[in-house]
Amino acid sequence: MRIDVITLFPEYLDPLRASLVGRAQQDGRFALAVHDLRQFATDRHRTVDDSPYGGGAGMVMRADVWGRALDAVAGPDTVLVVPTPAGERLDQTLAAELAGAQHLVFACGRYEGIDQRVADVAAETMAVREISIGDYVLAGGEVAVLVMVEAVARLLPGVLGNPESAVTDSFGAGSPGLLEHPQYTRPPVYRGRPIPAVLTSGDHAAVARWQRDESLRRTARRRPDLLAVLDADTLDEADVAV
Ligand SMILES: COc1cccc(COC(=O)c2cn[nH]c2)c1
Repeated sequence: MRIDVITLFPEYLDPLRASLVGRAQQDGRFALAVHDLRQFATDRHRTVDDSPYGGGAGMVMRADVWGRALDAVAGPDTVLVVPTPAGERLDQTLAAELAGAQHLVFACGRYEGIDQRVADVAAETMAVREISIGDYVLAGGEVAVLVMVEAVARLLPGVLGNPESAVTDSFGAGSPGLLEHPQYTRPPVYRGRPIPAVLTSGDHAAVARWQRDESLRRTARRRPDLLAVLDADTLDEADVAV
């Protein structure tokens, strides 16, 4: 997979050179290139934005500048991802879909956004996904790109030390719609608190039942909206009153 990011602040993407994502690049799991949008501005002042038609506060990023940037970076096999509060919601399913792409180009919007004709023209030749990472407004798309690249990269073959965790995580493929149960490790007692006895009972069936019950209990308490989509027999399997 190749990932290109176009941004006014290339240094914002430096964290992608660290840790799991950085190592995945070094291991050749994917290639990452970051491009400065301003290099595609042609006037003397390197203008990338202008006032919005229809009035309103703030500035909008110019289509002609973005058009030149995408001409240079994107092609017919590209999935163009535009992080925006107005996008479809990112979830683990969408992350997995993006992880299957050959080429992702992330367009980092700033100000009030990008002239809509950029996405409309791009959609004539490539897949375009306007994606939100949550219902709040950031100053620009860069942080959302860090989130999406990490969510995608950890799903690429060979990136996770333990591929199993991509399945058992909250929202992982293995337990759609349930939050992950609480986790414990040594020391056995921490500030007077032991761990749940079942976890050292050696009774694997009891452990599995405890884990599922804790997942259901936690989901019911924190994300009742997720329970609504669980089918009846999943709930029936539980030993807890949900
Ligand atoms: C492209 O247009 C805009 C306009 C305004 C801000 C941004 C940056 O993205 C976000 O703020 C965001 C993404 N998911 N949740 C919030 C992009």
